[in-house]
Amino acid sequence: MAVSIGQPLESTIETNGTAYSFDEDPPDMPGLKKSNERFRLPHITDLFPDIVPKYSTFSTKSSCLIRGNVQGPLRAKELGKMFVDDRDRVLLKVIRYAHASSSGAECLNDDCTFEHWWLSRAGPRSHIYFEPTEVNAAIVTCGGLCPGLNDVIRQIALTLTTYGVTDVKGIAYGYKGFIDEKIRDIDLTPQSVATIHLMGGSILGSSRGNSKTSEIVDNIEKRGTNMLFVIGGNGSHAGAMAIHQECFKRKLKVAVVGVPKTIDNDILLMDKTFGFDTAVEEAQRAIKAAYIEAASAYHGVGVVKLMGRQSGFIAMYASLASGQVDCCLIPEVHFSLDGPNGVYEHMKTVINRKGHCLVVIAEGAGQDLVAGEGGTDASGNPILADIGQWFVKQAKKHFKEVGFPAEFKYIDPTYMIRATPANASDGILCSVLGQNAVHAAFGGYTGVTVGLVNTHYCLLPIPEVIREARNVDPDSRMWHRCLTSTGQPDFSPPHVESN
Ligand SMILES: Nc1ncnc2c1ncn2[C@@H]1O[C@H](COP(=O)(O)OP(=O)(O)O)[C@@H](O)[C@H]1O
Ligand SMILES: O=P(O)(O)OC[C@H]1O[C@](O)(COP(=O)(O)O)[C@@H](O)[C@@H]1O
Ligand SMILES: [Mg+2]
Repeated sequence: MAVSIGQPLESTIETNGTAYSFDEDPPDMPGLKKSNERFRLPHITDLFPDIVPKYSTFSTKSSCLIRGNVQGPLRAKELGKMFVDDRDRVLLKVIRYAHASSSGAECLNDDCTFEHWWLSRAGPRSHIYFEPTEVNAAIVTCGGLCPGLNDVIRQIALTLTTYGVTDVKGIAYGYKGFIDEKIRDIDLTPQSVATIHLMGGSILGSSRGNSKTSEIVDNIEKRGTNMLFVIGGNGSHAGAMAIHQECFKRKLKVAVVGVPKTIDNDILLMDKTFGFDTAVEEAQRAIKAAYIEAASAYHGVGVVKLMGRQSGFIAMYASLASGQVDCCLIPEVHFSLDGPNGVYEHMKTVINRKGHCLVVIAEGAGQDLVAGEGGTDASGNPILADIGQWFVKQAKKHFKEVGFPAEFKYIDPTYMIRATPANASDGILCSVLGQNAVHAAFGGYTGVTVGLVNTHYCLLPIPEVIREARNVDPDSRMWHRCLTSTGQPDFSPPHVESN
């Protein structure tokens, strides 16, 4: 039997994102059944089926906490549209490509049959699975810094308070803070977090490595933590998932919720992650300085290195935003320096035309050309060779050898960019993600993360967003737009047919 959407709030207590019971997809929601399988959200009731949720203590209509059962069915009408229904869905993809050869098309067949993928909507639920006074919440930030970390910490702490939680701890220095007894927790109160978003970095500190799941969960058990918020990238989310699974194995009622942090924007399925916009904006200062230096020198060449270990989103968007960049090099697109279609030739053409040239290079670009440092960092991420310095050295040498005068100015603003506070648009993103993380935990979800998908905030199962790193698609419209802006040719080495 198909269940229609739009039942009144008080009619049933729907949970777990799988609350539709049907033999076939509802007529207006093709693909719902397979979406519910692929994007199924783990829920506390998977482990404790007998938990009876209570009416939410969260309200935007009351300035004081709503306690106990006051907010019963009688008030449902009054509270009106304040809550998100567990069955609300957001479409993952919205473009119907006519053919697989359409720019950016990802298709299963030549006709590009449209696939409906429905995601669960994030937001406050009418029923909660934790008694706020019994919540012992912990927040941890892991991996590299990113603009907006403090905004997310702050908003998680404030939203927990809104529900009536009084015990909120910050775990210092990433997962290490769970394991190293010498590292002290940080009390998070509305007062202590009030102005932290005005600063860059993370007031909790961060780290790589040290993520032994069993030891972390031992510590979670010891402290009695029952809500854990992990603000981090793909590595941290893999850790969060492992913690969630271990908690389930030990039959612990713990909600583990992630908030994706990646300045590189390399998390799948999301429009963008927080800190990315700020990075693109902050990169403009370096690009502008490099442009002014280059334009003020005879045959000046400005080179700016930007972050992006495997994904060139910052370099691509920063180049596009600047409009002054003549050459953008990213990890996803191989390039050769020499030859008629090489980078050097393009630089010379630009210099001959304009008198100067501006190159933006992502840190992960051209790693096949430069002898790598090799090895991995404490988290297992590859340690990259410094492509920026290497590129400048090689280019200087080349221009000297061919007798083409050029004056190089190199800027590496990477850590300055990472340490800045979030801009206004990231500030909003951080706040909404932080709030939604708390709503997810109170709604009983665990092993999930929050993200902006097609401009709507969604809950996603963690494994779906960290299956692989999100990369710039060289066939995408955005990369083509970047190329249109820089005017650079296809630098790929010529394809050699093998016999
Ligand atoms: N596959 C994994 N399983 C469990 N923990 C992981 C995994 N990968 C990384 N981690 C841990 O997550 C934390 C952050 O990872 P890292 O890769 O440094 O940053 P990010 O989360 O930004 O990708 C580190 O403490 C690391 O040990
Ligand atoms: O110097 P660190 O801390 O290793 O950070 C460098 C790395 O951090 C990043 O900015 C982000 O990486 P993570 O998301 O894994 O933290 C990468 O672009 C860069 O390679
Ligand atoms: Mg990472």
